[in-house]
Amino acid sequence: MTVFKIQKGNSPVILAFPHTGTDLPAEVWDRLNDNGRLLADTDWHIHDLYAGLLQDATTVRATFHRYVIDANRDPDGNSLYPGQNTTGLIPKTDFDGKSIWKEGAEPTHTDIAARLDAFHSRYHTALSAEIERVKAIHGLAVLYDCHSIRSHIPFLFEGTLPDFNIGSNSGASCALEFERVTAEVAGYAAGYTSIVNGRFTGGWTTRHYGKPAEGIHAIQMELAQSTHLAAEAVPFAYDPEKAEKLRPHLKAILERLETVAYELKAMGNER
Ligand SMILES: N=CN[C@@H](CCC(=O)O)C(=O)O
Repeated sequence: MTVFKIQKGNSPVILAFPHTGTDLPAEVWDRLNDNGRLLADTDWHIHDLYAGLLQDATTVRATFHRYVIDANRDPDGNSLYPGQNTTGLIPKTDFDGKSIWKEGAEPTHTDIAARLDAFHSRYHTALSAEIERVKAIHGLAVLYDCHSIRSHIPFLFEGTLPDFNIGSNSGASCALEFERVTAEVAGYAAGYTSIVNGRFTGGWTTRHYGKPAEGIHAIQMELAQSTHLAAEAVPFAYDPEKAEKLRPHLKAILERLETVAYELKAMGNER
């Protein structure tokens, strides 16, 4: 089974897609219950939504599903939000808190170790290599982690999620200018709502790689799926009309991030 797909580019911006994959080995699929088999927590179609938006950008996309192992969780198993409802390294439940495994077929410690080796670490080895390659070209790299989620999930958050949820680990994962331009474009996008470091401050990818002092700037974009899906329910169909309205704003965000990267590069990466 392929674990990831890479498209190499020379832009300072790298797009990562840890949750768009829908591949599951047969032995994992066999252990999922009917609810798990809906794969409801997929970041549906997100790689299509971003396709071709920034010329010469590198993309790294996990092709395995997050129910195999979650590429946006700490491999040590630490919770993303200790004390709050969230999902883990190999999730036990979906985002609604409902079990996804058949009784007695829940993943074991041995499964976790095997899937860390076969999936999680292979995806991150590839992503790290791309970050280092791009950083070698420009002296810095901007990692933009692409996500989407249903806008109503009472188990995870109250009310309705804004459309653009920008996460910078509360300002720690990138130079402020990257967060600022992202928030500015999202804030001016007519008909859309946005927030910075609201319910989604950035997952393990953003927190782990975002080291602005070392020239690695990470920012996460969590889009409400209502912005580009026909409905936030099975079959989670892509809505081309909604997507075509949204894509210019995403393109503007990526282009502004790239401009800031080139400005920082010209200044010798002084923040
Ligand atoms: N669609 C996915 N969402 C991310 C959010 C990470 C965060 O809490 O910021 C996830 O679960 O990994």
